[in-house]
Amino acid sequence: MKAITIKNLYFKYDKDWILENINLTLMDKEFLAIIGPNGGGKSTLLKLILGFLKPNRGEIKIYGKSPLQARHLIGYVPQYTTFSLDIPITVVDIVLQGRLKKGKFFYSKEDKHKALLMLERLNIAHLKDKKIRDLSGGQRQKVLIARALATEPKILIMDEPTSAIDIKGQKEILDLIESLDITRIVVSHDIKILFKEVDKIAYINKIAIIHEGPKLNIPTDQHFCEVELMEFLKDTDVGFNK
Ligand SMILES: Nc1ncnc2c1ncn2[C@@H]1O[C@H](COP(=O)(O)OP(=O)(O)OP(=O)(O)O)[C@@H](O)[C@H]1O
Repeated sequence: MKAITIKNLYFKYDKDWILENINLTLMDKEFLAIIGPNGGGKSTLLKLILGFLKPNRGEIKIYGKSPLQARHLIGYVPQYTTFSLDIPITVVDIVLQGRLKKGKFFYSKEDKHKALLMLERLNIAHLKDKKIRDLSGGQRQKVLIARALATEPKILIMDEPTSAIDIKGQKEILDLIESLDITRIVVSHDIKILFKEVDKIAYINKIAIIHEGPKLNIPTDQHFCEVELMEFLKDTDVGFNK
């Protein structure tokens, strides 16, 4: 079953195209890694998939629906913490927010159980009663991931989930994402993500280069930068868009 189909997508904020002729298909339960340089359009593409922005041309379908109709199917972890740190809200309360649906104002016992389960999965159950403002950046990031997973989404979308996290935490997060049995999209500058079992790689820099199929044999050399990676993908790609 197709989870996401993007066809001939073009987008601009002002007069210049930010994304040009993007074509991408993601099947149910596949794991897509989106990489590319700063300003390349990665976050913009996520916002289009989430229905926060509308394409100028082309279309996006999510399980056959428009992004707005499919919004409830997606758990989203933004690049930056979006809640105010002045509010003395606890970790478990943040995760419980993920259990609230339209027209529902109270949590059941099951909601609380699921929220605690998510905290355990992310190894942060011991922080459940802490105020969110008293956590480190990495711990806050894990709480946001737990909240997104608590919605039991069909698709999990994460923008730079490991950027504020130490090496041990990064491994935990990437291992967790790898183990999830749902459709996943992760934007990352961290090439380590490509050592995970990703099904597809999209290199986005206005246009998209999509790699799928055999796992890339990526050099572990730390100087292997994104531009070199793009060249590497061009040689092995299946869908160079331009
Ligand atoms: N709201 C906006 N209005 C106008 N231009 C914008 C807006 N948001 C982003 N841009 C521009 O669109 C381009 C793509 O930005 P985007 O945030 O999608 O890139 P990115 O690949 O996610 O970058 P990064 O890796 O730095 O997060 C950039 O040139 C950026 O300046």
